[in-house]
Amino acid sequence: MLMQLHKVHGSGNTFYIFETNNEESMDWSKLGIWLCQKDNLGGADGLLLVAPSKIGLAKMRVINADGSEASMCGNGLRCVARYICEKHNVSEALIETMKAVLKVQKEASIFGSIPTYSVEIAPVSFDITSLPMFYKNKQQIRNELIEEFADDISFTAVSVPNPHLIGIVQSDKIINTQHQERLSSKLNGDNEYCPDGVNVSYVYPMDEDSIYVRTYERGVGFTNACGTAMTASALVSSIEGVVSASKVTVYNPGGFVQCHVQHNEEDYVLKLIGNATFVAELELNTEKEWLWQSVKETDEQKAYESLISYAETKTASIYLTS
Ligand SMILES: N[C@@H](CCC[C@H](N)C(=O)O)C(=O)O
Repeated sequence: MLMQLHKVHGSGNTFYIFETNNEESMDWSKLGIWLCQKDNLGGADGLLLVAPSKIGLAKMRVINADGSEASMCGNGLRCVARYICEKHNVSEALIETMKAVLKVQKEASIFGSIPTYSVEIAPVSFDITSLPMFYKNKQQIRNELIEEFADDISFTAVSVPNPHLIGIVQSDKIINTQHQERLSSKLNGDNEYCPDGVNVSYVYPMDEDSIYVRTYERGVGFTNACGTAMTASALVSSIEGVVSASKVTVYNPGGFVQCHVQHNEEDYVLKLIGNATFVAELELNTEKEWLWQSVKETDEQKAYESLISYAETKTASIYLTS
């Protein structure tokens, strides 16, 4: 069989898109692990399956690099939004995900002529059992020091609906990646707090309408960007008064996105806006062992690189310790 795939990225968070009419036709976990290996065309963060839906224009399923399945992926949904909108020649659509049917929309470009899409991020819950997470019989963890995790970082646990632990980092403009890696490895291994693992983000406040976010993704590891994490970080930053604007620019190691955040008591309206870049079209021959039959790069990545250099200039004063 010859499979047609697209290699895409949202903010440097890289995926393969594959459309199927038969969700039972293959072991997607095995395919996801194979596609995401670093020595296979540079690897990727996940596989996005596009399948028919009875309640939306399409369904998106998210397979992480380790083969586990995630309930949602913000950067991935922007890429699937573009794929579906271009296929059906529409500028907005509803796409079914594991836990919600979400609105997606073509938007004016965030930078130059880069194709840009917005996606709704929902549902939001601060009830820690929704992650699931367990800590001292608490129902919520909101901007709290947790002595078992760190002595100088305040954490919030939130599901959107995939699970996130968001830490606001204040000290000396440093995001300590070693500390983040140690904590993330602990919470994504056999542990008493997050039995299904968790996406861990450290947030550095930049100014009244921008933050920098570095994410260690469940099932992946450190990633250039995680869309749901950036949106959850913008929400937490807004609730905690770290930013005052409702339109937050979120910088990350792969570029930047915009997150629109509205909250009123327990009512949250979140929108993630950013690039949906198609890097290559590929054919995979699965007849015997899996072999790439053809790989055709587009020229979209060149345009994206100008956005990265803009983002790098903006974040030059933030440094990461390894
Ligand atoms: N990269 C994603 C999130 C992917 C899923 C995540 N690793 C999980 O297991 O929850 C995004 O852009 O939101």
